[in-house]
Formats: sequence, structure tokens, C-alpha cells
Amino acid sequence: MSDTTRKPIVAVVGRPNVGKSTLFNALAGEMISIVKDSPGITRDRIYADVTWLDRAFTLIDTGGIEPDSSDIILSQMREQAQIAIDTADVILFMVDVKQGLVDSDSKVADMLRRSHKPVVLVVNKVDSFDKFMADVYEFYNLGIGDPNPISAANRMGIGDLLDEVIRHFPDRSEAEDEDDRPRIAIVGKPNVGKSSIINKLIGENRVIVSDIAGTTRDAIDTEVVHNGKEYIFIDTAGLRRKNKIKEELERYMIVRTVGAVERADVVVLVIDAQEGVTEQDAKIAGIAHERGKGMIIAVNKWDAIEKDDKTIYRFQEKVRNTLAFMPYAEIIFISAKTGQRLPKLFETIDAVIENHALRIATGVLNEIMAEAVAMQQPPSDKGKRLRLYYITQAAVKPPTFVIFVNDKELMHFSYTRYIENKIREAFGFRGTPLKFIIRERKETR
Ligand SMILES: Nc1nc2c(ncn2[C@@H]2O[C@H](COP(=O)(O)OP(=O)(O)OP(=O)(O)O)[C@@H](O)[C@H]2O)c(=O)[nH]1
Ligand SMILES: Nc1nc2c(ncn2[C@@H]2O[C@H](COP(=O)(O)OP(=O)(O)OP(=O)(O)O)[C@@H](O)[C@H]2O)c(=O)[nH]1
Repeated sequence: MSDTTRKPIVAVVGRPNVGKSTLFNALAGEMISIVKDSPGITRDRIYADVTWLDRAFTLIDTGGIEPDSSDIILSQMREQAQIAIDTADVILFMVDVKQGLVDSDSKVADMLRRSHKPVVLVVNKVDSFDKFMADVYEFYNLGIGDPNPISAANRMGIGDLLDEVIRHFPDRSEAEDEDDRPRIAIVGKPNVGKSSIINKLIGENRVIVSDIAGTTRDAIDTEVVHNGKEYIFIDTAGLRRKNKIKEELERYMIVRTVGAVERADVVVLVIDAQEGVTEQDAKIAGIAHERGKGMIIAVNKWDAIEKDDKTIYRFQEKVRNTLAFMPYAEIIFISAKTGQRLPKLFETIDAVIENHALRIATGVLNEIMAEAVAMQQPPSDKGKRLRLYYITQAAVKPPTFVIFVNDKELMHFSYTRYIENKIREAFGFRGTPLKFIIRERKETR
């Protein structure tokens, strides 16, 4: 059974105007796998899911704004590069053959080289290989390996580039047995209390806290031992920066969140009880939903608001409405300050980890489906009735089911949802999304 977590992350870094967005659009436009069931989530160009050959990865664009002085460009490129170093498995460093080699490129290249992360150097705007190849060689001076010439606008050289990128991905078989400790990402807007929660969890459990050796990225990973079990907490705190414009801050938040969520099994989305649930929270939740992660919504600072006996239900209803695309999410009301219900948070994390990796035997699944079909007749169209032949669980993390039917067109979303509800009634699966793949099989009788 396959485990569908941990897609590699590829981050694009480069000066303004080198063509990052153009490359992004070329890759995302043709190869993006669109996830259709996240209503209310607008996808901006900050990240995209890309598939090349048989490998899927998440592409992140760390750039965005157009500063006007070269000082600002350099400092912002450094920040972009740092984010890429922190979150990516492979960094695409993009330069422009028309602008040639500029000083800030060299400085960023030094930084990337020191990180020891795999870097793929992309030289864009090579619209004619004959004409510009001599200029491409100049970029060997950056000292970060072979330049890969492309023309993003004309979609030339992109296949070779992707081959090169994929070559640097961690080996799949190695990656699988590398580490089976559950990974929990703590995500949320700035200032909601992410660090406070992690500190409190660590404090209460008197644990070994270590910055796990290796790459810089892991510096934000914290090992926690609770009841004799080991967990890895992935922290996205510390995004508050001075003098940042709102859009820019939002981009950093999303990039960091995608990076953390991608590496996690379970996501704890922290919401500030004082502020209530917001669209920004929904955007962050959407990232976890699209990636099929286990989901816990922790409403923090519960100590700080005035309450009567209905407050909790009203709050819960608001969260459910705003995050209506993830009815499976667990909700818990906590206070990092007083420690209220933090032990419950650990219990919830344990339960969600278990549900996210739960496997159900095929025989039992088919019994449940047969019962469900008997209780509510499948839909029909133009005299043809939907028939459900067989169901089996094909994967965990998240639990993924394949249903074989006579005609895919007849399998309406609402009937799939009905089957899903029956499976949830039987097995719970609280806190985890379930995926359904509908396959057609010829009439057997
Ligand atoms: N000739 C040529 N022009 C290109 C190519 N790729 C992109 N451009 C042009 O370069 C300009 C900048 O491209 P963008 O993709 O917006 O660059 P960017 O790196 O995303 O820029 P920022 O958003 O400022 O970071 C646009 O005018 C593109 O049309 C290419 O392969 N050849
Ligand atoms: N009243 C109350 N205040 C809290 C609670 N948790 C955190 N705070 C306060 O909220 C502020 C932000 O807490 P942090 O833990 O730094 O929040 P964060 O989400 O890590 O913030 P960033 O680093 O910006 O991402 C601090 O002043 C905390 O003391 C809580 O449960 N109750």
C-alpha cells in the first residue's frame, strides 16, 4: 500500500523580471493537477502541483514584488533564497541571458552554495540556442554547476530542465524507510500563538529538544517525546517581520505553510479566539486540505474571551461554516497561556495520526457498501442505473478508496459523499480527509 505524503518541494529563486512567472505558468498551465473540491479557495501563483513523467512535486515561487533599487533587490533576493533553503528539496535558481551575470546573482549563488541544497541553475530567455549559447557559458562563473538553457516564453528546454530537477529528488525507496515518526505541522497566521503552543507542549513533557542535525530546514523541527512516543513538530512561527507590506507577508506565510504542510502527516491550524475565524485561516486550511493531511483546528487564547454557555457552540459553528470544505476536521479549544486542554490536544493528535494511516479490510468495506446501496438506491440517468461492483482501499495518508462502477458519469458527487458518510459512520476516520477514485469496469452480467 502506498503512502501518498511528502511530495518534494521545488522553489524558484531569481531577480525580478528574469521570467519566473512565465516558467511557473508554463509548468502549472500544462501539467498542473487541479484539485476541484476546495470551494472558496482561490489559487494564486504562489504554488502549484506539477507532475513530470511519473513524479509529482510542489513548485513554489518565492518572488513577487518589484523593488526599484538594487540594494532592495539584493536584500529581498537573500530572503527569497533563505526561504527556498528552509523549505525546498531542490532550488531552481533562475538568471536571464539578456541581462547577463549581475552582482546580486553572484551573491545569491554564494548563499545557495553554502546551504548544500541541490541547486539547478536555469538560464532563461535563450530564445535561440545557436545565438545565445556563448553567453550561457558565462554563468559557469557562478560556481553552482552547469547552466540549463531554456526559453520559458517559447517553452524550449523545459523537458530537459525537469529531468535535471527530478534527478535531485530524494530516492523514493530511501525516503520511505528513512523516518516513521509522525510529523505535525503547527500553522496559522502570525501572532495566533504557534510558538507558545509548541513551547508549552515541550515544557509539559520535559523532553529532549534537539535541532535535528543536517540541513538548515530541520532547525525548525522539534523532537518531542510524549508518553514514550516520539513526534516531530514542524514550526512555522516567526514570520512577523518589520516593514513588510501586507501582500508580501502573505506570500511568505503561504510559502512557509506549503513547505511545512507538505512534510507533515497532521496539521494543527491555530486560530485566534479573539479575532475569530477569517478568510486567511481558510486559505491556510485549504493548503492542508488539498494535500490530504490530517487536520486539527486549535482555537487558541480561549482564556482571553468572555464566555457564556453557548460561546463554544457559536464559535464552532462559525469555524464549520468558514471551513465548510473540511467537515472532517477536529476542533479543539485551548489556551497556550493557561495550558487548558493541551493534554487533549495531544490525544487528538494521536487519534488523527492513527485515522490518517488506518487501513480497512476489503471484505468489510464491501459489506458496508452493499448495505449502503441496499438502503439508498444509486441514481440513474436515461434509463441506465449506476451499479457499484467493488470497493477497495488503495492507499493510506490519506485513506484512499477505489470504487469500481459500471459508468463513471452516473457516480454523482452526492452519491460518493453518501458512501463516504457510511464509511465514516462505521470507522470514524475523524480528522482525516478520505479520497475516492471512481473506476469503470465493464458489465459483468
Ligand atoms: N525573450 C524572452 N522573454 C521572456 C522569456 N520568459 C519571460 N520573458 C519576459 O520577461 C519578462 C518578465 O517575465 P516574468 O515571468 O514576469 O518575470 P518574473 O521573474 O516573474 O518577474 P517578477 O514577478 O518581477 O519577479 C516578461 O516580459 C516576459 O514576457 C523568454 O524565454 N524569452
Ligand atoms: N491570552 C492568551 N495569549 C496568548 C495565548 N497564546 C499566545 N498568546 C500571546 O499571543 C502572542 C503571540 O504568541 P506567539 O506564540 O508568539 O504566536 P505565533 O503564532 O508563534 O506568532 P508568529 O511568530 O508571529 O508566527 C504572544 O503575546 C503570546 O503571549 C493564549 O492562549 N492566551
